[in-house]
Amino acid sequence: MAELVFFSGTMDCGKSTLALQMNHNHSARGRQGIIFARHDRAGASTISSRLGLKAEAVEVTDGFEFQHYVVQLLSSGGKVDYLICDEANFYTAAQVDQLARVVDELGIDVFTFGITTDFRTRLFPGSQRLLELADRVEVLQVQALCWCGARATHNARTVGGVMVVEGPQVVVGDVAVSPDEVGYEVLCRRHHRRRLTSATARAAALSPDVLPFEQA
Ligand SMILES: Nc1ncnc2c1ncn2[C@@H]1O[C@H](COP(=O)(O)OP(=O)(O)O)[C@@H](O)[C@H]1O
Ligand SMILES: Cc1cn([C@H]2C[C@H](O)[C@@H](COP(=O)(O)O)O2)c(=O)[nH]c1=O
Repeated sequence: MAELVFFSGTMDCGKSTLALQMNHNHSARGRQGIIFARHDRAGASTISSRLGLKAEAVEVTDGFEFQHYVVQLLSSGGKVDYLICDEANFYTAAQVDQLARVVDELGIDVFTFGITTDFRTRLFPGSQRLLELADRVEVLQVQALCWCGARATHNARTVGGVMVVEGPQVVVGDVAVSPDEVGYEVLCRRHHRRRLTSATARAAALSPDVLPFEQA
């Protein structure tokens, strides 16, 4: 039976790598798939992983209709066994509904990949709908780590290494950027709540405030 699966995790936990690996394994067995992406860091119509893998993808825009796209392909004689949908957090709720219909009405497997929450710990609309509709939600096995060594569960947005909590939900970016750029850092919940990034933790450790008092 076809399935709608949501592979979820923080940024930088290997989602796009897994998406490309799954595409490779399925196509190696003669299955026909289509890759979709939205706002990939490497540019439009691309899926890219930090391990260097990259592939062409169909860019999902706001008005894009999955069911319509797949039905058109099938009616012109194409074969579609599965869809790989990366950066699915950026899809609209309506597009996730369309993906569920592709599974149920067309019997096509849909594998989606994305982060669940934004820099303010709020669900992205696409991720919320996937959590509501998916047959399975899979948390990736490779754990991204907070600077303290604990499992990273949340995504922080940083400016100059300092965590920010204001701004638009969508700002395409990466982890490990230069200090003057807007970037992201994955943190454990404890440090996300305290807004303690690796840079601010390092600065606090070096600050004279935290040195012991000299006894009189
Ligand atoms: N130089 C490297 N050597 C080994 N693994 C790496 C290297 N750079 C990145 N990775 C792996 O790639 C993962 C990020 O993969 P990616 O698919 O780009 O993540 P996501 O799509 O979840 O943001 C990292 O968690 C790490 O495991
Ligand atoms: C937390 C958060 C992230 N983003 C952006 C930043 C990246 O471009 C993508 C996530 O990509 P990845 O392959 O999972 O690393 O999402 C955003 O726009 N808003 C946010 O709050």
